[in-house]
Amino acid sequence: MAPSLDDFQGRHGGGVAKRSKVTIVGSGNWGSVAAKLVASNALKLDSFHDEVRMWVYEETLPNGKKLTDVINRENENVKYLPGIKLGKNVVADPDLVHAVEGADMLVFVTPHQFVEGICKRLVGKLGKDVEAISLIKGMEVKREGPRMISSVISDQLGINCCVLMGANIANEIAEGKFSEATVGYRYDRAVAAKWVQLFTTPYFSVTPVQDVEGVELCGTLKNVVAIAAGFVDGLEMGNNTKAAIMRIGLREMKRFSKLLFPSVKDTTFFESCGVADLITTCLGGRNRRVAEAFAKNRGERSFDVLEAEMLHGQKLQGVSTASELYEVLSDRGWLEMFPLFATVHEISTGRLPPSAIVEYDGNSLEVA
Ligand SMILES: NC(=O)c1ccc[n+]([C@@H]2O[C@H](COP(=O)([O-])OP(=O)(O)OC[C@H]3O[C@@H](n4cnc5c(N)ncnc54)[C@H](O)[C@@H]3O)[C@@H](O)[C@H]2O)c1
Ligand SMILES: O=P(O)(O)OC[C@H](O)CO
Repeated sequence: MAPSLDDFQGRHGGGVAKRSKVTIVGSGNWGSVAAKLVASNALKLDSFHDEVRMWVYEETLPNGKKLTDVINRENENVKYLPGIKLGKNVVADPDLVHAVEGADMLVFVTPHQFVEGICKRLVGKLGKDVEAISLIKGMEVKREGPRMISSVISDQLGINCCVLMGANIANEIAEGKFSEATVGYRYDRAVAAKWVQLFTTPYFSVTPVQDVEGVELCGTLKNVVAIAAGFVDGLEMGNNTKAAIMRIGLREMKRFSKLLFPSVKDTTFFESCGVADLITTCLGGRNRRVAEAFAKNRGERSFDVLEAEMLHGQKLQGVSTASELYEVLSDRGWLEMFPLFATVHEISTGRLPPSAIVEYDGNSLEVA
């Protein structure tokens, strides 16, 4: 059943719900676009406060000015999203705890490696009944095993956390080009509907599905396939090979997701978070682009060096996710079942040449 109009308006039991205050935790390329989407709706809709705070990991720009001051003066994130106005109601704040003060809805959107540290700083600082959503594509792996980022947020902060993933190259959405996205929720349809309402615009179409893990694993694992697609492009192997890599990658994504969480639904892979994100990432994402350069250099320049040179502060998620995934596959004795995922890690770390992307221990990548 689709969320009702009452869900969208935040009206329950006849009364009009209070206006929710939204804070964006993160201000990179996607974080800034998320702030722009949310800010445009916050101004239009009665269910949200006009002001949207955005926590900025403070840095000093080459001209000696603080990034936060420049964002607030020019209404533009000149480092991570140059040329795009965010909306006058976006207020950048370098103080994490101050930025979340009084917030009812938190949008987490930082590179995944920083989430645990951010959550540690937020313990005991949030109001009760705060709702969160994670736009972060990645996972955490510890000795106890893998944990999705939405669970890190939920467990550390004791709050519910939905996810929003999809075929969402940030710069395209910033220019108002039509895209779709998927909100994954666990139990509460009304909460999912409120997130859908907050993000939906005429050029950003959001669909809720009751499958947090499936949606989040799609967003996380496609970054590893994107690295493989970049290797193929760097070696100029052509479109058929790239399509094969995407097909095999999608199959490994589905197999891994269902092994880890048997509740993951087949249908989730046909949502924007699944096959559509895989396609856009393998065509136009940063992971693909940097992996292409890596393969062109025959692996002689490391991903760290290329990331710094090519992305100017933006972060890749695919290489670290491949490493985290490899740890899980080794621990569980699953390496043979995921030749593509395993090979991406072995190439990224220099153990295999980029050309190994279409081989696995001398065998075909295909595993039935
Ligand atoms: N950019 C996209 O097109 C896009 C689209 C969809 C999802 N995502 C996902 O969104 C998440 C965030 O990516 P992004 O594109 O907004 O970021 P980004 O890669 O553009 O920027 C990196 C961010 O990390 C911050 N940072 C650097 N060091 C830090 C530290 N020690 N602690 C905290 N923050 C630090 C920087 O200030 C910057 O805001 C990722 O999981 C990514 O996969 C990105
Ligand atoms: O640029 P990438 O490779 O980080 O991918 C961006 C988004 O995840 C695409 O949906």
